Amino acid sequence: MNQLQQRLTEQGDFLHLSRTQPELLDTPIDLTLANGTGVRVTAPGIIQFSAAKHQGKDIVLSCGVHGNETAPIEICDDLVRALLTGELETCQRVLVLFGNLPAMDIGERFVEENMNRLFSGAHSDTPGLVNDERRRAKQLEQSIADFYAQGNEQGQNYRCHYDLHTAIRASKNEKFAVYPYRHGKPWKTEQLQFLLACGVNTILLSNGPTTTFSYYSSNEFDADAFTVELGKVRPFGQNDMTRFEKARQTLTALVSQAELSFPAYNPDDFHIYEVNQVINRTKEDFRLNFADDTPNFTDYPKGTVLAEEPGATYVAEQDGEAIVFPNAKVALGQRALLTVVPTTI
Ligand SMILES: O=C(O)CCC(=O)N[C@@H](CCC(=O)O)C(=O)O
Ligand SMILES: [Zn+2]
Repeated sequence: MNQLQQRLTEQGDFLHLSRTQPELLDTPIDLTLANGTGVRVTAPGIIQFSAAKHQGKDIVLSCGVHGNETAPIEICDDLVRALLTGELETCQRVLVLFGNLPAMDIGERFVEENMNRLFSGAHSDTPGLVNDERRRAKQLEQSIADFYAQGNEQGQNYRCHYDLHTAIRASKNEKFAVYPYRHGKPWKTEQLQFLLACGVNTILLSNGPTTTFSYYSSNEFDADAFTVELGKVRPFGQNDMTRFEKARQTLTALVSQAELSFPAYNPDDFHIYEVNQVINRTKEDFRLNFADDTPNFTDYPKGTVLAEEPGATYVAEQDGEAIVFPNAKVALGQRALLTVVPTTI
């Protein structure tokens, strides 16, 4: 083992190294831990673990696709440290992705462009690979494609991808997940049970394809994939990590146990919503018609004006239609607001 490999396995500070000395990780690293786990670093922020005795799951965990969403970054950092130092042993193949390292350094959602609108090839749409976020989105896509392809060589493995985020604003339902559009395939209740074990009891069913990271893995690799929102954006070190203990424990169990078992699905345990409207900002002068501190999942009576821009007024189409992810400052053409309505599956 060289000095760098020794440092990684003794201190486990992969994220710190990725952020402070990324050049050290530009050359791929392959090593085997004392417990037999294979470790492969292919780039800063991209690390893979392969159990000596693999139990058939190819698991992708991503965080920091938005640089200021720190709680999931801290969870993944701790998980990677535990795996590298041998404190925790995986029995699966696990790929951990720390998405936007430069945005973490400036404590912002992104540097030039929202990376979570750049997947499924959108990174290369006009004007092409012109900034770091576009190039990184392409690299992250490729790392998942390679990871799943390598898994395939060892037999058809089960695939999942949990892309961990936090929401910009407070939420009536603190933890929730976006279930990417499945093109008519059934929503999986056993996946909802996994999310419930993570402390996530609110699910948004998407109504169409998107350029998000979770949709990419779901659509291209048939992975069980979700965008998981674990609370609210806060600076590093300012998260109350006790609020994420269930997520931490369940993700740890996912990588370290051959099988997880959960109680049977009970609809009463969940708030399930389907997307009713995707409202894009098309004009500079786009305005939300509610206060900046209105929490996600606040609902309105039919006819309430939710947002306006020259030439368009967006209203609640149904009683009880609720707002999610409102953001009047998104780039033109991007989603400024989702509206959702309760549903069942
Ligand atoms: O709170 C917000 O406004 C944004 C939080 C966030 O980053 N959410 C994801 C959701 C992705 C999805 O719809 O699957 C995003 O906006 O990228
Ligand atoms: Zn996010």
